[in-house]
Amino acid sequence: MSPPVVVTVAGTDSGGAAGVAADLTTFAALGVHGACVVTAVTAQDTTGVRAVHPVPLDVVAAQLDAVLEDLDPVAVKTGMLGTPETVRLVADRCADRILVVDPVIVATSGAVLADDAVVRAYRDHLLPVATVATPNAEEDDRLGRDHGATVIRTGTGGADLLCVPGQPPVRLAHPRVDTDNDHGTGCTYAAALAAELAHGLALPDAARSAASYVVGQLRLSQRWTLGRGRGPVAHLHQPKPHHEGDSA
Ligand SMILES: Nc1ncnc2c1ncn2[C@@H]1O[C@H](COP(=O)(O)OP(=O)(O)OP(=O)(O)O)[C@@H](O)[C@H]1O
Ligand SMILES: Cc1ncc(CO)c(N)n1
Repeated sequence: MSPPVVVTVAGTDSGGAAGVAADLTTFAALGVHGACVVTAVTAQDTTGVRAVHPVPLDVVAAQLDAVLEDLDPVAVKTGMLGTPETVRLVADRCADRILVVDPVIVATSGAVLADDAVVRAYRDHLLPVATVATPNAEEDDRLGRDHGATVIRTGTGGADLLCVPGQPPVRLAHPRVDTDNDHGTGCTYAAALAAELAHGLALPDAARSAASYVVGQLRLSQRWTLGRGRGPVAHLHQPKPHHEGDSA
């Protein structure tokens, strides 16, 4: 049987921690076929973002149309979209699919990846058609809740908060990993959530499974010493016999 198809609409991270790299490896790990629509190229490493190059809107639209028309993805996951026009494009094209919106506004390093116009476009166009959004606390506060979407407010203290409009919030607790290697956790979490929803899990179960996946990956990379800043969360890392001599 063929795997479900999930497409990520996101930016690249040259350091290989966040964005498209995190999404595609997470999709592969969780048994869905991953397609990718690149919205921006970032010059980025573990210490920060040096430059952002948005992909022209018509090129983003051409990638998205190709994937939607040929592969018919059951779910769409958005990461860094970069411009208000790209936010609107995704809202217009993807409203009828499972739509996981990770509103990327600030990177783990503190770099600003979306301006006020992008934030407004999220509020006015994309969040109202999202299945679920996964802002961190800062992004959630920036976006407010007038958009009406179901939100999982992610936290780094070992719990996330599932907020369905009109219902009391549900605390989703999970173990906390003490680590500096957390670059890419937000992308990995939202990609895992999209994969689990694509497999047919209901939202709270998909959210628990996604958090448990991230915790497992954070444990794998807990003692890595890659880069000089906040190192990458592990993607698909399984020690192979011929790599046993690698430093831990
Ligand atoms: N140290 C940690 N231990 C356990 N879980 C963590 C830790 N840090 C983050 N998480 C979990 O990872 C998921 C993503 O949350 P996080 O707050 O890192 O997203 P984010 O701020 O959007 O990340 P990014 O800016 O890297 O995209 C959540 O489920 C959160 O609880
Ligand atoms: C490309 C990209 N997407 C998302 C994030 C969020 O951490 C990042 N740092 N870079």
